[in-house]
Amino acid sequence: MIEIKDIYKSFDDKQVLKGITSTFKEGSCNLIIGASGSGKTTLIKCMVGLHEVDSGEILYNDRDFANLDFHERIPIRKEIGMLFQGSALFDSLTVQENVMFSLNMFTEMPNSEKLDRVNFCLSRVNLENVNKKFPAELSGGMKKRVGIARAIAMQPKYLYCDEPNSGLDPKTSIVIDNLIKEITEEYNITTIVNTHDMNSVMEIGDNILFLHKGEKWWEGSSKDIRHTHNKELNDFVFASKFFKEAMESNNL
Ligand SMILES: Nc1ncnc2c1ncn2[C@@H]1O[C@H](COP(=O)(O)OP(=O)(O)OP(=O)(O)O)[C@@H](O)[C@H]1O
Repeated sequence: MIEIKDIYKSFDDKQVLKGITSTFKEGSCNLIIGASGSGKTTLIKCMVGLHEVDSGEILYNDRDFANLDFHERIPIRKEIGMLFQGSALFDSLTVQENVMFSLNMFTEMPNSEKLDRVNFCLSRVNLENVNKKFPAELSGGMKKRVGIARAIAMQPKYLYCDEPNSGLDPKTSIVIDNLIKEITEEYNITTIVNTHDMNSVMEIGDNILFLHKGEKWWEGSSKDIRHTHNKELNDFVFASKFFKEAMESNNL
């Protein structure tokens, strides 16, 4: 479980996060949504230690990450998996080397065990016979799946996904969403997804945090979001007339 309490963050004199509090449970997909500039990326960067908060607490199973120093944070960092926007694979490494990267960096596992783990993770994301390929030889959807395999290689307790659907066609987006949801539930991971994708919001959002101008404006499930009267949230979710009509005509 991750709890964030009263998070404030400013850049120079501009306040970007204004007292964000929430709880993200194990085995659940937590989505952070909001307009461009609302503070989503800043919040996630604070949570993984790429930015320091001005004040507030970030509790990973009761360990306050925000108030630990670099060395004290290392054990928590090892429990975090990240799926980056654009997959961020190393172009000069094969798929196998990419997935093995953190195992090489952070474990003393023998090679055969690392290879078993890599093969397990690749088959979990339904990729086979791609070990020796380079990222340039893969489609966007395959790269995302390699990114997921790499993110779960260390058996993370916490998984961050930054815009996992960016650049993917709608069908492939659904495959990736479903994979994230399945893995979250299967391994009881606390997953946090930063997304603009309304289909993801409706399909995999166990808990949705809507940020508006740096504040937590609304929080609820994908069921709640369909019936909310929050104006800013409605304007954001139903910005597309077609999406709104499709939801209404299907009685969703
Ligand atoms: N390193 C930084 N230095 C100064 N200002 C920053 C920095 N990072 C973010 N900001 C500012 O913080 C605000 C929130 O940015 P952030 O990237 O968190 O928004 P976002 O909701 O993730 O947007 P998007 O959906 O476009 O990625 C913006 O006004 C941005 O200019």
